[in-house]
Amino acid sequence: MPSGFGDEVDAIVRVSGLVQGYGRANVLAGVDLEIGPGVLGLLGPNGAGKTTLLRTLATTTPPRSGTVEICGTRVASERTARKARRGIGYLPQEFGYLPAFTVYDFVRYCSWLRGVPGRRAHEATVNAIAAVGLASRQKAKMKALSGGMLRRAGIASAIVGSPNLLLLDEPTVGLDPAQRLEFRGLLRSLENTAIVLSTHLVEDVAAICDNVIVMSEGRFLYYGPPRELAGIASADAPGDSPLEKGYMTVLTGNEVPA
Ligand SMILES: Nc1ncnc2c1ncn2[C@@H]1O[C@H](COP(=O)(O)OP(=O)(O)OP(=O)(O)O)[C@@H](O)[C@H]1O
Repeated sequence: MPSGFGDEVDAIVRVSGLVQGYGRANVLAGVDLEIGPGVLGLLGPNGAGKTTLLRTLATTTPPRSGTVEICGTRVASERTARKARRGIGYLPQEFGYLPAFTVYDFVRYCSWLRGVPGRRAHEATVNAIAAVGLASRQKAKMKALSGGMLRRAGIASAIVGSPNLLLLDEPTVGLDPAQRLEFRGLLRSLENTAIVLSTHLVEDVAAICDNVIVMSEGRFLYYGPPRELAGIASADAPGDSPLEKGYMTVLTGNEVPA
């Protein structure tokens, strides 16, 4: 079972035999995974199942079979899902908001949804907004934000209240290069948090992920540190960096036998 941390650290997520899908099709066919503190990247082509895995960990979609345990809570019913959600920050690829809400209202509302106690909500909201560099825009209406600012407000809504598990679906889309660097710094500063990050940007994985999973067609083709993925790159694989070459090597099934 993929596990990127020592036995002495409790897993924040434990997934066993997870089957998930839509309609008649299964997307994930028996996934096992343990996730501890640190940043785990999900790489894979369109349709690989990254969002489906994140949605399931976010408890928005119950598993078809198998078990999902978050912070010691086995998610098996709406009641247990609600309990687990208190420890989960989730930024979907496209997130909903009321255009007339200010940034502050939006993040505070998300803190309420996640059950952050009322006495902590104001401070948690202000801290989350400051962490994404939007302090000067907290009174701005959501509808008045640029695409990158909107994404940062979304990140603030996911980190408010310091969740144990942070699920981010392509969080750097729309961020300019300086904002992406700041975002990386923000993730590095979140200690004792399990962060799962879906992305198409191999350089984000190289810069911030402790471990990476390469997914294709709902299966894990690789799990381990990015530097080891770079290390198994075949010389003739396409790509501009060792990690890109390692990714393409795994994806096309051309690993050099150990
Ligand atoms: N709501 C849905 N209803 C039906 N099929 C879906 C739904 N969401 C995803 N799928 C299908 O499930 C499979 C996995 O999709 P998923 O969005 O998890 O992939 P992904 O790796 O996140 O892709 P991308 O990189 O394009 O975001 C795809 O075949 C997709 O068409």
